[in-house]
Amino acid sequence: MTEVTTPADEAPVLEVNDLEVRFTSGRSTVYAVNDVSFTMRAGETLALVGESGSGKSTIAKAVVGLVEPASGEVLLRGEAQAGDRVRRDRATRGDIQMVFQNPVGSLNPFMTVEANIAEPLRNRGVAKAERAARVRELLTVVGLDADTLGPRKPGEISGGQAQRVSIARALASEPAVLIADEAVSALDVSVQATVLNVLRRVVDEEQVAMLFISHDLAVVRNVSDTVAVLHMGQLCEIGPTEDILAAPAHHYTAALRAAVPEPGVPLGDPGMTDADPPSPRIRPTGCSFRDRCLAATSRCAEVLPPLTMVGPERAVACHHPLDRDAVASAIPSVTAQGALA
Ligand SMILES: Nc1ncnc2c1ncn2[C@@H]1O[C@H](COP(=O)(O)OP(=O)(O)OP(=O)(O)O)[C@@H](O)[C@H]1O
Repeated sequence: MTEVTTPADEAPVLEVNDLEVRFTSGRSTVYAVNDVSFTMRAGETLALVGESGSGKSTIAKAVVGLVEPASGEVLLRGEAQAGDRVRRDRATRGDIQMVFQNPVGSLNPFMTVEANIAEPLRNRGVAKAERAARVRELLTVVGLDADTLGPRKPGEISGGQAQRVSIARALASEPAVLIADEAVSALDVSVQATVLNVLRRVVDEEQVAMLFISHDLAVVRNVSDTVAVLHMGQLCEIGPTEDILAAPAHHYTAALRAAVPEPGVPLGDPGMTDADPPSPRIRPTGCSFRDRCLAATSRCAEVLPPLTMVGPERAVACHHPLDRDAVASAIPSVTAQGALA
């Protein structure tokens, strides 16, 4: 399949190649992730976007080793992460860290903020004096005051502060890859912006590769370099965030894009039928979006559209991709250069 890589020259930190994940119980199988590939480099953020059930969290779980792929591979710094799960978990425990939707729930409520952040340092054998200094440093990285917040318990700080503590705790392991799974979805919009800023800074300063999972294309705009759009476990479209938001090539991306609020611009036509997505229990044939797509033809039901390059860094899996110029001119907030207003 077509390999889309980001422009930097360095070797990828994480490669996901032809990943397939299924959940089987009895005679029923859920086809959760179908032939998904992407590459991530240090200091870059890739956003996985799609509705509930599109397979985003399952990809994250396959990357950290919590689910075993049916086929395909996950490479961390070029090394396969397959095989013995226990061994793999141990090898990647520090290298890949996750930040979840519910920050308070992912911290130990009985330990202070400082102790929560210090725990992974202690597990890595960092000496006590050094630990204290590093905890202060990490709190500063996420923009929190060590003196006032360090001694508090997670229940005594706000949701946004707790999420920043979770990020600091994740960074304590010096991960190569940070997975943020709906990490700002539960926060107020004003707090979301602060946490997104922290994440952006962390990616840049600590040079981690961030896999940012969100159902919301509007959130992704502010944080990711690359967007990968998923529909029912299939990769619809992947490429630079700005280009994709300015002119989606896949009809599903265009539908998600139409729902992104723009100041002073009414929401666009949803651009898709109101048919339900297909059952994830049926082995996919053709394009998974076809029943919801206004441009679908019989070919879309018969032949799975291959992921095909449509620009130097862009690929789309669609037999009838949108004309990029036409889409750009149809979105009023997009300037002639394709930059978002
Ligand atoms: N442990 C499991 N057993 C059976 N099916 C599962 C399991 N985990 C996920 N699924 C199914 O796999 C598909 C993908 O789910 P996944 O949670 O990865 O989607 P998602 O895009 O992350 O959705 P959400 O935003 O709701 O978390 C769904 O059909 C889901 O019901």
